[in-house]
Amino acid sequence: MTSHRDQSWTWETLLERPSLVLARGFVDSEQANSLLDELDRELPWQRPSLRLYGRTHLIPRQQVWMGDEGIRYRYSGQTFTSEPWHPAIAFLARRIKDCLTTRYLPKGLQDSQAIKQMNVNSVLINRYTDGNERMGWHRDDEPELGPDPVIASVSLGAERPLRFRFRDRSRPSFNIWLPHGSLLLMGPGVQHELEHALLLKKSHGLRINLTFRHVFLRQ
Ligand SMILES: O=C(O)CCC(=O)C(=O)O
Ligand SMILES: [Fe+2]
Repeated sequence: MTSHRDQSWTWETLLERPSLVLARGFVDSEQANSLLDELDRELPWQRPSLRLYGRTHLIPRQQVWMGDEGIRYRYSGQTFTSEPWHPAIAFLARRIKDCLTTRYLPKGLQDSQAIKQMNVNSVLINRYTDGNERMGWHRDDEPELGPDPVIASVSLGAERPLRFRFRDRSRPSFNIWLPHGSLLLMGPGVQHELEHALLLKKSHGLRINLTFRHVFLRQ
C-alpha cells in the first residue's frame, strides 16, 4: 500500500486557470501493468449504442459504469446503473480521495470549494482497443455532476493525447499526453471553459481510462 509519506509522484501544473494538473507515476508502472491486465480481463465491458442527432450509433469504445450502490448516470438519452466496485478500483478511489485533501493539493487548489466537496462515489471506465477507438468532443457537465464538476482521470496502457479546446476559442487548443499510471485532475472551471476529446490515432494499442466522479444524489 502506498501512503503519502512515501509518495513518489508530484503534481505538475499544465494549466493554471482553469486548473489542469498531472501526477505522473501516480500508479507505479508495475502496478499499472497488472491493473491494466486485470481490468481488461475482469470487467463486464459493454458497448452501448447512443443517440446522437436523432440517430443510433454503437459507441467507438467499450465502457463500464461503476460506483456506490444505486447511482445512476444519464447521458445521450440512456441511463446506466452502476456496477459494484471492483476491489482494485475501490482502492484507487480511496487513494484519490486522500490526495484531494488539502495538504496534498497543489497550492492553487487548496482553497477550492469544488474540490472540498468532491466525494468520489463513481467512475466511468473506458476501454479503447486501439487507436481506432476514441471519444468525441464533450464536456463532463451532466446535471448530476453538480455545478462545477471536478474529475480525476487515471490512464493505463497506451499513452495517448487528450485534446483540449477553449469553448470561446480565446486561447489555442492543446494536447495533454496521458502516460501509463498517470492521474490527471480536471479542476474547477475546466468543464465550463473547455471541451476535451480523445481523437483517433491509428498507431496506438490498448488503453483503459478511469474518470472518478462525484455524482450528487437526488433526494
Ligand atoms: O479516455 C480519456 O482519457 C477521456 C475520457 C473522458 O473524457 C470521459 O470519460 O469523460
Ligand atoms: Fe470527459
